[in-house]
Amino acid sequence: MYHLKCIECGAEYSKDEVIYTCSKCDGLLDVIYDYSSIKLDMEKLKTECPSVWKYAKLLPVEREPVTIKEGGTPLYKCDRLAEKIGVKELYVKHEGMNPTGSFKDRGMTVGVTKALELGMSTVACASTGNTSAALAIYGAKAGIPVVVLLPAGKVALGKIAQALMHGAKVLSIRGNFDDALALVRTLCSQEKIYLLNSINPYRLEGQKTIGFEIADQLGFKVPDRVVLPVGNAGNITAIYKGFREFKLLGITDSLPKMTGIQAAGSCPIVKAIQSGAPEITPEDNPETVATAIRIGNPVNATKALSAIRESGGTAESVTDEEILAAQKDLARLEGIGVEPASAASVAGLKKLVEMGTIGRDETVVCITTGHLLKDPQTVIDVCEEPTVVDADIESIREAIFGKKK
Ligand SMILES: Cc1ncc(COP(=O)(O)O)c(C=O)c1O
Repeated sequence: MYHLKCIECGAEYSKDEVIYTCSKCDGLLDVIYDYSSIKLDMEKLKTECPSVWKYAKLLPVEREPVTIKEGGTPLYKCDRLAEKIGVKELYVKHEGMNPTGSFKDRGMTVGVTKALELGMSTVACASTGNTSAALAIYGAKAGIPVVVLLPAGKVALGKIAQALMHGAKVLSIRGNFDDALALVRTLCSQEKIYLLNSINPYRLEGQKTIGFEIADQLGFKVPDRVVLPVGNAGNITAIYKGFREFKLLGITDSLPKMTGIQAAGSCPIVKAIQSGAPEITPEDNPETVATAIRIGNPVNATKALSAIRESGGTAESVTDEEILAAQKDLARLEGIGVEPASAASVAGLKKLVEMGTIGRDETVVCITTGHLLKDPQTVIDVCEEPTVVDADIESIREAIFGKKK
């Protein structure tokens, strides 16, 4: 059994209500379970392969899920990258290996299933790209219309291609992501359309399975630290909840230090953590090459600040240059292809190790949130163009070895 509860004033709401924030104080909502009634099959937990629906007993859904087999993403042990950065043990949880190429699938398999359970027949979101791609695909699978609002000119090509091909109604807004989110919230409050941004607490329930999977893949051990990119601040909140629930249920015995990384041009959470401010100050003109995290007013900031502070973690910003260098390191040292936002986690880890904030003896998991192919334009901008050669062996030799035989 479960219900919704406001994290600010404690007001409670039934699971059957279509509600996104507290109707009394506008606070964020959390899904609260009666853990004493949850009986996990430990044998199954220890033997079955990870996937979102492996952990169904800890998810707020009663009907058959709308699924295209999300989760179960690889956790790579990255020794070459660890050596370069100077940490003892480094893993990368590559969420780019989900069906649409980002972690958003975990939230959307739960969110779209919930939409059907609540009798909603149209779904919508604002997006920096990946959320729209995931919603388009799960909406298609469920057979319901999808509306997505994107900041015009600031969404990577692969993500738009996915939203379009899977049949979403795609609207490019003359404004940034924060403007698009405000508009879609108004739209959903006025029409019978279900809002599936991460302000919707059910989205985060799907994403908490990243925390479950990391522990599961490490033999039910918890790393010292989890480092990930932060935009709207839903994922860091969700993953922390996953770790907290496993500890509460006695499956694991510790919590990782949650460490959020933002782009220097778009880092309200970092500023709040570093100044000790109780709340963020929204930024009006966020800017970064990592368009997925180009967000100035993260809606889940309150939850994320608690997750970081409570876990003893931290937050740091990285420049676009540092992000692009980390993207290359992941690609060339470990064979892991990620989009720029994802590389922020590795760039942040490198910076925090150099600063001495993260100890060299820590076991660290970096989460790479989206696949390289999401954003081909950035690759073309930063990599050398292919060399064009005549179709003869001498020209090929010359191009490779630099001289004619
Ligand atoms: C690739 C990628 N990384 C990170 C994020 C940030 O996640 P969150 O908004 O949950 O902080 C996003 C969000 O769109 C994303 O697409």
